Amino acid sequence: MAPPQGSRAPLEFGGPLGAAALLLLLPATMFHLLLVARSGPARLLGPPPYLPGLEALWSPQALLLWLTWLGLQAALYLLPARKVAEGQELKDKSRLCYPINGFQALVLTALLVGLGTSAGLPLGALPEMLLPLAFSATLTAFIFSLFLYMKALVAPVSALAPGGNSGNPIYDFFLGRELNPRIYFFDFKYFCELRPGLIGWVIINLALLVQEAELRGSPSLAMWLVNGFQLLYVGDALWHEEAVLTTMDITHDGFGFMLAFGDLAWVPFTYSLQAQFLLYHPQPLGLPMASIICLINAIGYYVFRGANSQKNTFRRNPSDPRVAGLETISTATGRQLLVSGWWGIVRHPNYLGDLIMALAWSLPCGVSHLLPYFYLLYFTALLVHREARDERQCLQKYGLAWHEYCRRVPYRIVPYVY
Ligand SMILES: NC(=O)C1=CN([C@@H]2O[C@H](COP(=O)(O)OP(=O)(O)OC[C@H]3O[C@@H](n4cnc5c(N)ncnc54)[C@H](OP(=O)(O)O)[C@@H]3O)[C@@H](O)[C@H]2O)C=CC1
Ligand SMILES: CC(C)CCC[C@@H](C)[C@H]1CC=C2C3=C(CC[C@@]21C)[C@@]1(C)CC[C@H](O)C[C@@H]1CC3
Repeated sequence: MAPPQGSRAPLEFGGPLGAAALLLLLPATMFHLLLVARSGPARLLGPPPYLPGLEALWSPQALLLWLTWLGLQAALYLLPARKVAEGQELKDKSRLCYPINGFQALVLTALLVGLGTSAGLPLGALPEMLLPLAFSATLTAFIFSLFLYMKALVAPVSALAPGGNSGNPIYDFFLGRELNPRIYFFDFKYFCELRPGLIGWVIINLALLVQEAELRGSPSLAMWLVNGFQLLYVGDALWHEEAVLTTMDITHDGFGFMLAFGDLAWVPFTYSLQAQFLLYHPQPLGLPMASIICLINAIGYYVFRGANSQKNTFRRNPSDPRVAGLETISTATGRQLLVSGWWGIVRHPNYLGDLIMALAWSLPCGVSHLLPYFYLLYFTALLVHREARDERQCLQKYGLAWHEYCRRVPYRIVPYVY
């Protein structure tokens, strides 16, 4: 098949070989983490404690529960929204519309889960099902990505993403061919990025907290902190849902296995690793240390939210009094770049805040194991890679003005370090 466009787009993720390796490595890593979290030694770098047979992975009940979950989130997506936002301008100069009702979906899910548990739904039994649920999510991600790949075969050329159309089926399956695959108003990528995985993550955390309470009489302070911090993060993402419309995942990347698996399986089952670890490896945590950890999370959140809000406000309305006094650089595109405020400290202050929060999520798990720090390590690698991709795109968009910005703000994520 001749690549219809983007044949000159540089191959990412190590090209077809890298994509093939990641297709196997990502699910393998997720299952390794799930198995290790519940094993006694919880050694991140050792072999898995055992290799689960198909009977431990495959469960029709888990598949049914998973599909019901996806159905519920899809139904909540279709409910009337408080606002319908327009996305970025597309190649054909049109803009797509997106419902802004993610926070509403979170609240309604919480209400339904609350009602369900008071009616006898055994939420504390969920942790026992994590392995087959993760298997069902992985299976769904593979099948769904295949559907997306086929759907792109009949999509108009203008609907294809800049990357992901190399002509190599494995690479294109991994990266994703179509930019915004939808059926009528239902946008698959936007739906998956924020709903089933992110909300699923906090429900899994909550189930782990409930099971800890059932096992030990009450949830530990460490479990409360991890649940609270991550709920704040997910609530914040859904409250500021509109901001996701300007991320490279929505504006640049195709929707393929990487994002489908990332959104549906990787986020709920590996981002909940700290809570999983705590259930099987209780950690003592005193009030003084808990206060320090809360402070670290608060600082991280302050930087993350401050930086994201400053850029979003500036992009929406540069004359807004909150950002009008900031120094800027003009670019040939007519857009401006901030060079003071948060974006004058480093070129990705929001990543810095996100990383500080990631540290705060691991610290309640103590320092005896590396496993709870997996998220911090993976996330550092993800953000360093993402930052490099974003720089390439910004250099392409802004040319000389971007060089000037880099000269004025030399550090990428951590001041005086990187
Ligand atoms: N938990 C997780 O797994 C993940 C979390 N995240 C988080 O999601 C959030 C969004 O991240 P992401 O989409 O990567 O990128 P950003 O929100 O950092 O957006 C990057 C874009 O911002 C604009 N920009 C860059 N510099 C400036 C400047 N000086 N002034 C004005 N605009 C500028 C450019 O776009 P333009 O000029 O076109 O507006 C650039 O492409 C972050 O907080 C990140 O930490 C991201 C990935 C994974
Ligand atoms: C499976 C791979 C290793 C990579 C998968 C990457 C995805 C998990 C992430 C790509 C961009 C993401 C964003 C978020 C969650 C993780 C994924 C989907 C947020 C929604 C997290 C909350 C923030 O406030 C906004 C983020 C946007 C990008």
